[in-house]
Amino acid sequence: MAADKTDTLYAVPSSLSAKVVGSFAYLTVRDRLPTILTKVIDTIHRNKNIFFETYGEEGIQAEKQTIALLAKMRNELLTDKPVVPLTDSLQDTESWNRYLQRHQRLQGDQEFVSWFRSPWLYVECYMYRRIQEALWLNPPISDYDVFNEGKCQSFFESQQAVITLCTYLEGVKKNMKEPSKNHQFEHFNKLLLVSLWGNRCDLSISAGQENAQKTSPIDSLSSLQPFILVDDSSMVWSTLSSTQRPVQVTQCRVDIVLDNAGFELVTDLVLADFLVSSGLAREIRFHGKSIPWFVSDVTANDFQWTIRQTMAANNKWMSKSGVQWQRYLKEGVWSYQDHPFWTQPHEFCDMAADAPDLYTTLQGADLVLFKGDLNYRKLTGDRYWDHTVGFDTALRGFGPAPLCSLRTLKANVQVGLQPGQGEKLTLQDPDWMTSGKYAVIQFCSPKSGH
Ligand SMILES: O=P(O)(O)OC[C@@]1(O)O[C@H](CO)[C@@H](O)[C@@H]1O
Ligand SMILES: [Mn+2]
Repeated sequence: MAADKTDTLYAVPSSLSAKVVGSFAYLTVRDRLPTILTKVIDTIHRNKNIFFETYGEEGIQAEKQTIALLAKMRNELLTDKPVVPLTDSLQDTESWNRYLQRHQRLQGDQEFVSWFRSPWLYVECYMYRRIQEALWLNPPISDYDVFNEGKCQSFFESQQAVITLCTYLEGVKKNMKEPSKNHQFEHFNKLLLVSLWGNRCDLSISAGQENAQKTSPIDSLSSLQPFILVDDSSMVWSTLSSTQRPVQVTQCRVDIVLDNAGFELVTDLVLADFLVSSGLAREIRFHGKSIPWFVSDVTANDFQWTIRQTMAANNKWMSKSGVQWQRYLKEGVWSYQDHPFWTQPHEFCDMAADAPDLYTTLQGADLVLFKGDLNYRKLTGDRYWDHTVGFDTALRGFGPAPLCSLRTLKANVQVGLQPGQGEKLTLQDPDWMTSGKYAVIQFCSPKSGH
């Protein structure tokens, strides 16, 4: 049962899964995941010569065995074989295998845990962890990032948009001397929206197809406003500005749980720079992924590479921004961490029990921004909630700090809508939950429950 702020009890609905033929989960497991896996195999095969040049015969052996493991997994997926325990010796292997046992208990011994019968959230996360296992079991290519090419391309294809954004940020910072409140809110709101819509640049929904930002991220904001289904930006602003004191004693710490590399990461870095230079925040903590994840999610390597690329840009405002970001990292105003929990399959309501250290870390934030769709699915447990169930209810007790999801909708789970809003959208635009056209800025504070 889950309770909302008025203590109404709700039965917790079942998890989205591919057992519903024709559902988005079904189409993802049947079509998109095999496509992504095939692209991973192709990428490894295409780099065979590099592995040979770098590692000699060992590299060739590793390439062949890795592909064999991935092809085996693809066959398991296509023929709905049982999900099997992990066999590598990574730090989270035990946790993954305990989670498999948990699902086996839930499903009872009549049914094995499988790709099409078990929760979509679990099997999709499991696929990415099995890709890591295949590489990990085959040194010397264990630390090869099979998604690196796509992430770099996404950054390079978005250059004009990045320059526009860094130029805008420079202009805002130049007038920061006399920060009038409504000017500050206006800039904050624009950069929050840019970070929100930056989430459309995600290579998992496009199954690896190039998905860069081609239009101006600032000019397109007003035309996108009607597609925001929940807009709690004013609550985010009051959470930030209520903790604001004169710049030198700002106490506010903002944690950003990152999503995609490439253009979306730049939008998050620009927002973070504004939060610090405007005096709204004293410290920013970025949370990324410890392994390559969902095709385009940010790893430590992507984070550092993006800042280095920005520093080295031949555009003045871009390189100035990159130098500032590197300085923030050096001074400790910004920091980056990648707890293994973010690349496990758990719903976030499990975090306090399964990753108490991470939960404690997040409790030190004044605001936690969760970027993207997968984080939203984990915040709400990827379940068949009615659209009008409150966000606080769907969080089922997860609330380390005031939090806000900045998400473009790419999976059929959405809560916190007005009565009739979901039905109206379905009539107007049947795939409103999965097209990436719509978005939410959805806030919840553990104190008020909203
Ligand atoms: O978290 P992100 O990058 O916004 O989106 C991740 C995603 O592309 O992958 C899953 C579908 O395969 C969905 O959660 C969503 O469509
Ligand atoms: Mn992602």
